[in-house]
Amino acid sequence: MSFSPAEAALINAVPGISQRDSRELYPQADGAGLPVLVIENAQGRAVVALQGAHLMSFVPAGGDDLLWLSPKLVLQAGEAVRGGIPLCMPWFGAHPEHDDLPKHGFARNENWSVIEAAANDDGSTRVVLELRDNDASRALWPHAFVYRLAITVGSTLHLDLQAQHLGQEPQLHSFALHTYFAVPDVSKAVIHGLEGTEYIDTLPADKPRIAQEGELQLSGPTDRVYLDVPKVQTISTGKGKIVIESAETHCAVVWNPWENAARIADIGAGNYVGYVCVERGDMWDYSPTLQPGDIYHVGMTLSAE
Ligand SMILES: O=P(O)(O)OC[C@H]1O[C@@H](O)[C@H](O)[C@@H](O)[C@@H]1O
Repeated sequence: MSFSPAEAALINAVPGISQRDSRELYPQADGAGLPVLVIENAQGRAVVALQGAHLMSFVPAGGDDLLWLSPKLVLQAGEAVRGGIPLCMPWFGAHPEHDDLPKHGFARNENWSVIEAAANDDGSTRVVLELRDNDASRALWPHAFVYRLAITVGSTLHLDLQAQHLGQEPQLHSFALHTYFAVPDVSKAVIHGLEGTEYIDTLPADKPRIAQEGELQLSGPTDRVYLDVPKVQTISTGKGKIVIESAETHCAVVWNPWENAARIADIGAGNYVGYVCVERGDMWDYSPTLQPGDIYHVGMTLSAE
């Protein structure tokens, strides 16, 4: 799969956007590679794979990459990319009824299309990608939909996700912008903005609900769904500060498998140290049921301070 002539025309009309093969940018990755877009202007630079509308890198001008990509990266059609920002939809985690369906939905494994590209007056660059139901999606999940992700690259990275349910019946959904943030050492990173909120600890079988006391610093395998969280979280990485802002989403998943990463082939032993996932979205208690025609519409902005 590559860029269509219509996509190429949209991309080529905007300075600073280029179509590339991931093998040029990530020669160390395993796999046959994926088509990617590089979006670059004076304020920042991002890399997006068409598969999954998957942000793989965001570097504000003069700064470091906010996103982590696994040193054991595999870039292969149909396989989820380990790192960056996978979009988990139309369900997060295991499917609520059919555990044979792919974890975290199918949107991250499918090719999205470029439908808009523009240079904004403020110097930022906007690209919109779209995924519609197709034979492969309907084989897994027999519902019509149109998903759009608008990506604005400037001194901040802004994502605007719209998911319209076009099926005939109300349908339960869940969503996550599953961001892997790059940190020098996860055990030293401090997450603010979850203090006092309730979380579900999804590791024990009984999934206890616990109130978060104070800021969060991970010290072992962690997989938690924080509920009803404030708009902003920050990560003091040890090198700087990352700000995550999402007014519309209700939840934040914090995940790092710690030494269990040795059992995840595309992370590998020891590599868990380089990232922490803080995933804004709507799942568990906040899983939305969309009526026919409803649009789930959320935004998230990432910046460095
Ligand atoms: O390996 P995957 O499918 O990308 O999932 C990674 C992790 O994603 C997190 O969002 C989940 O809370 C974890 O339970 C899961 O292990």
